[in-house]
Parts: sequence; structure tokens; C-alpha cells
Amino acid sequence: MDSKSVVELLETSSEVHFSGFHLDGLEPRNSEVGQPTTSESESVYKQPFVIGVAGGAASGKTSVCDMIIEQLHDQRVVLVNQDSFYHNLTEEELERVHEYNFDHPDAFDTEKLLCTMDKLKHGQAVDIPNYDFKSYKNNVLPRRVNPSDVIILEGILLFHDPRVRDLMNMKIFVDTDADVRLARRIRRDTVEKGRDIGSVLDQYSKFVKPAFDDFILPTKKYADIIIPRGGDNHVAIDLIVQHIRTKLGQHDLCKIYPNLYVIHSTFQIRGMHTLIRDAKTTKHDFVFYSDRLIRLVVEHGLGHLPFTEKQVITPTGSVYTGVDFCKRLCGVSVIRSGESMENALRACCKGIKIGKILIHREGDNGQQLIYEKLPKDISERHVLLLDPILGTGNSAVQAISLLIRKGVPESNIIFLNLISAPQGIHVVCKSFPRIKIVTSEIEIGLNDDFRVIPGMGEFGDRYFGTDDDEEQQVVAPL
Ligand SMILES: Nc1nc2c(ncn2[C@@H]2O[C@H](COP(=O)(O)OP(=O)(O)OP(=O)(O)O)[C@@H](O)[C@H]2O)c(=O)[nH]1
Ligand SMILES: O=P(O)(O)OC[C@H]1O[C@H](OP(=O)(O)OP(=O)(O)O)[C@H](O)[C@@H]1O
Ligand SMILES: O=c1cc[nH]c(=O)[nH]1
Repeated sequence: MDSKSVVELLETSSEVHFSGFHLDGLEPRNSEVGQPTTSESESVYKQPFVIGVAGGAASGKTSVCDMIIEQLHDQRVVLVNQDSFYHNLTEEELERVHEYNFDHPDAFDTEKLLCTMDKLKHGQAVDIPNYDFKSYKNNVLPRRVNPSDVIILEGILLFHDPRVRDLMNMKIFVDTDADVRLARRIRRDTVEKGRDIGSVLDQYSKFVKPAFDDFILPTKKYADIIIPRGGDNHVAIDLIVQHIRTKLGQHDLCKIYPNLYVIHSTFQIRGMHTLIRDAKTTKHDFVFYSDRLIRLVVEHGLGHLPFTEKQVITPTGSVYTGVDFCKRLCGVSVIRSGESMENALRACCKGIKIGKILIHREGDNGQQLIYEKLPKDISERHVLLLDPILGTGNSAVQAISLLIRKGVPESNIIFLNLISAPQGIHVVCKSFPRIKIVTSEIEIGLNDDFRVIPGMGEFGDRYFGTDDDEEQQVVAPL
């Protein structure tokens, strides 16, 4: 499958709008993806990843946001400040502005913030008020903000209202010592805003410090991540950006395709992936860790089979209400790499029938099916299709088409694999929207040779020991 045909498949889609979706080397059809029309965007716009950054005034929230934005330069990121949602001051309040508490939750128009966020989350462009700190009014021209992949919400009291907290996929609290915050505030307000130090200290002791203690600090417990020293903490920022990137990759595709399942990642799983991706890993270790990961994928896949309720009597004489495994199953492996998954399936499902499909690759663009051996009654079974790599999606489409020709209902097929390239996912999910895909990691894309990147090289060669490198390793010492 070349890149053009992937684009064609996407473009002919009437169900899913790929606005802003970044395919490797493929531009979205509409170059003005930032401004979809309201009607098309409302129902199908992919949900942005929302990051909340809270913390005391002058704690360094702005630097944290700037650094995240800088590192996510290849994503569409928009920053929304809680400051933009300060209430306009009335004439009466203006007259006694020094008594106005800008650090109290009531100083903000939270309803307006919620409404703005709701629109952005549904793919609509919004006008964000520009609050003027001199006139204490949002009477300056508003800022037009287009829907984005990532929205960063920044402000002192963002974690105060549970409805605002609920908007966030990730909550960061910038935790900077009070003396550092005060020093920064004095410098900023005297140098940048021309205030005298007396009034800055007055405002600090009267409003800023009490509000921090009463309203801001108590929201620290809602944070997923607490960053000490704010923008100076480069390690924390790097880790956060790494996490956001992982989330963005998976979150997008899984939201578009509800039948795509990525097994829950843990450091254990990441560790195994690190080993099998490493070009220096020996064949023995490659097989060992691939087998462990395959077993996890198989177990997860079995969890998607239908079940019937079943009651049993336990040795204590009590009733346990559980479920009965789905009975009519079979595995189908795509030769040869798919055969590496057969043992895991046999270990989980005693005596399971396993069929085979061989797809011969002719050049890089065409593939030809040359062999199949499948159970005769396959159309009455749930099929676990086994192939560790989903690249362009060519092999998978051929294998699935064959199963469907044999009478297997699309919804009875679960495709199990170790790694999937986004291109292959698009092709398979668009061609067969009812099949389920279970994978352990989604990749960045494909290279010019249609190999998965970062990938793990030629899986079959590494697993079965037929790669040149292994031969050289054996031959060299002789
Ligand atoms: N004096 C005065 N202070 C205001 C006004 N509006 C907001 N503030 C102050 O602005 C602060 C909120 O902004 P900060 O969180 O410090 O702004 P920031 O620049 O994003 O902070 P960091 O990036 O963390 O340094 C509150 O402590 C308010 O007291 C105003 O009209 N007058
Ligand atoms: O999505 P695609 O672009 O079609 O690529 C995926 C196919 O490539 C691999 O097999 P390969 O042709 O390397 O053969 P092998 O299993 O015999 O090593 C893999 O096992 C898939 O069958
Ligand atoms: O990257 C790839 C693509 C197809 N098959 C593999 O084994 N690896």
C-alpha cells in the first residue's frame, strides 16, 4: 500500500473527519484544519488533550507552559490563561480597586471559561477575552483561538472548580517557594507595572498570601504532577512532554477507532519493548521478551470474546457468579511471523484449532496470497488473527478479506499484534470497521521502505534467527 492509496482511503471516508490528524508525510486534506466549519466539526472533531497548569502567582507557570509549547512544536498547541476570564470591574469596584481581591475564586468568570473550553473541545474556534490589567476590563480586542490538538490552561485557581478540573487530561502544579514567588512578584510589579514596592507588599499580605493558603495550596492535591522550581526544572518538563507525546499518539487513534485497543502500558511493558527494539539484543532475548509481550496481547485479546454468565459452587459451599469462556474459537496465523504467536494462544486456550495463511510479498507494493489452511467450520468460529507486525496493512487486509470470503463475520475477528503503524491501523479500521485490533504499542509510522519505525526490524528474521547479522555473528569467529 503506498502513501497515495492511504490518502485516498482517508479522503473517501464519510464517517471520520481527519482534520488535523498528522499522518507521516501526508498533509491533511484541508490545509485550514484549524478552522473547521462548525457543523462538520461538532460531531467528529477529535478531542484535544487538555493540560491544566496551576500554582501560586509568580510561581513560574508561564515558563512551564512556554517550555511545554516549545517542545511540542510539531503539534497544534494553544494556551488559554485563566487571567483572560477576570470579571470586568464595576465602577464602584474600580473606585476602590486596592480593596479588590484578584486572587479570590470569585474574581474569575468561571462560567465563561467553561463555555469557551466546551466550544474548543468540540472543534469550534473561540474568541478569548483580552483582560486589560490597566483598565481592569476586557475591553481590548479578543484573541481568536482555533481548535487544537493540545490545550494548555494556565492560572492560579484552575484546580478550584471541579468542573474545570474535569476538563483536564493532565494536571500540573508548579510548586515554588513562597519567598521566591514574592521576590519575583516584587520585581515584576515594580519593574514591569511601575507599582511602588509598598503597594505590592500590601496587596501580597492582604490578598495574595491568604488566597494562596486558603484556595490555591489546597488544590495541590488534585495535581497529577507537582513540579518543584517551575520552569527551572528541565527534567520534569522533559518527562511531561514525553508523557504527552505518548498520550497524543494513542489517544488520537483510539478515539477515532473504538475497536482499536492498546494494552495498558507499564514500565515493565516498556522495558520489554525497549529490549526487543534494541538492534543489539540477542536472538535468545528477542524471543524471550517477544513471547512475554505476545502472551499479554493474547490474554488481552481473549478478554474481547463474548461470554455467557455461569454460576459455580465454591469449596465453601457458596455460589460464585462468573462467566463461561467463549467456546467456538480458532487462531489463524499469518506465516511466518504470526506463527510466533501460536504458542501463547495454545497456552491460554487448550486444544485450540489453528489455521494458517501465507501471504507472499512481491516487491514492496504488491502482495499475493499463495496458501491457506483453515478449519472447515471457520465461519462458525471467533477468529484470533495472529501477526506481530501491522505495517502498511496490506497483509492484514488480505488475511481479513480471505477470512470474510470464508464466511467469518467481520465482528468475529480479533486481530492481535505487537506493534502497529498508524497507516496500517487506518487502512484496516476503515476497510473493516467491525473487527477489533489489539496491539501493545502504536508506532510513529513507516519509512521509505514501508518498514515500521521505530519498529523492531524484520520480526520474522529476528525471531526465527534468519537475519544476516545473526549469521555473521556465528560466522565471524570461525
Ligand atoms: N494589582 C493587580 N493584580 C492583579 C490584577 N489582576 C490580576 N492580578 C494578579 O495577578 C496574579 C495572577 O497572575 P499570575 O499567576 O501571577 O501570573 P503569571 O504571570 O501567569 O504567573 P507565573 O507564570 O506563575 O509567574 C494574581 O496574584 C493577582 O493578584 C490587577 O488588575 N491588579
Ligand atoms: O502491514 P504490512 O506492510 O503488510 O507488513 C506486515 C507484514 O510484514 C511481516 O511479514 P514479512 O513479510 O516480513 O514476512 P515474515 O513474517 O515471513 O518475516 C509481518 O509479519 C506482516 O505479515
Ligand atoms: O517493519 C516491518 C515491516 C514488516 N515486517 C516486519 O517484520 N517489520
